[in-house]
Amino acid sequence: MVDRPKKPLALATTPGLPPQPQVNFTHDNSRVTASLPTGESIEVLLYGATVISWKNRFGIERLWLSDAAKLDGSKAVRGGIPLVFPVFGTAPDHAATSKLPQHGFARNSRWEFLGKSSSESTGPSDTSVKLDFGLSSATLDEQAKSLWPYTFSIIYSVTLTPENLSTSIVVTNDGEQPIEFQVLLHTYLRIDDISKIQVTGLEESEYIDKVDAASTKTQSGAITITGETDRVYTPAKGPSHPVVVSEDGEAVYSVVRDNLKDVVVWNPWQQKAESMGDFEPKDGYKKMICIEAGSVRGWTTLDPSDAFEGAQTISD
Ligand SMILES: O=P(O)(O)OC[C@H]1O[C@@H](O)[C@H](O)[C@@H](O)[C@@H]1O
Repeated sequence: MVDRPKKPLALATTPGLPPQPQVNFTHDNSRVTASLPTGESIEVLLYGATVISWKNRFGIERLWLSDAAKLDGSKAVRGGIPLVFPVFGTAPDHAATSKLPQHGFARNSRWEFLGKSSSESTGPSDTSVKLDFGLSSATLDEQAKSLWPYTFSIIYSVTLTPENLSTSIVVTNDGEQPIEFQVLLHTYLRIDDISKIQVTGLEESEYIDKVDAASTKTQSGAITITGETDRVYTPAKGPSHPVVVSEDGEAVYSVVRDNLKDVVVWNPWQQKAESMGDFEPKDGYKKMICIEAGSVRGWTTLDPSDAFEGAQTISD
């Protein structure tokens, strides 16, 4: 049993004004952090708008982050929640994205911090905070722009409440030609022991097995991980039906999607972890599972002036 933090739940008060929710917040040139009066916290790098930490009220980290992850903008972050956009993997046959690097440019771009908003309904025990980040064709670096010359803007919002973490993306086509894209919230969940994990909520769902010649299969029963796993599920049940990660029979995470039709389940296992220079410790694959909500089978078409919104909410 972990002790609750011994933090006083102090409220900022100004005579005549109702108490304000107290969110601790920092913002510098490279990252934004926020913590709630109840103790939960998040940390987001401007590089990739990558959420690199989500701690619960006991200070326990919920996301897996490699010890060798580059946090200096030299490489996409190995861990946390990298954002995959506008292509999942590589797409040599899709003219519009064929020149882009694996998983697109969003995770390798520097995002702007647009601001924070906090709210509470009944008191400090339900204070939440939302951090907004922006990337657009106006702020994208020249190299990415030359590979993907569309006019677009994205707002990515990271919302922390005492109960959960939500990340949502709104992509707007500001140009005059349709945009085709894929998007994925590549969440690395921290677990204790991969051999005790079961993933439910994807029963009877069709999936593409990327480690078996991209063959199409149907999931029977709960998913267990016993080797390299790289699957793109199209869940048989709707997005609000949670995908649940249980450890030793106890539910540890529940992921609910909004307008994101696919779920990737990924664990590199031993050999692939060995081959990744930024994956440390090498047996770290036992401590993580990626449950990635997205829209990656086929392409989402966005007509001029249209916007696409997709989100996930992870409860622990
Ligand atoms: O090494 P990267 O580019 O971060 O990708 C990690 C993994 O990301 C997953 O989403 C893909 O399904 C895998 O095929 C891929 O290996």
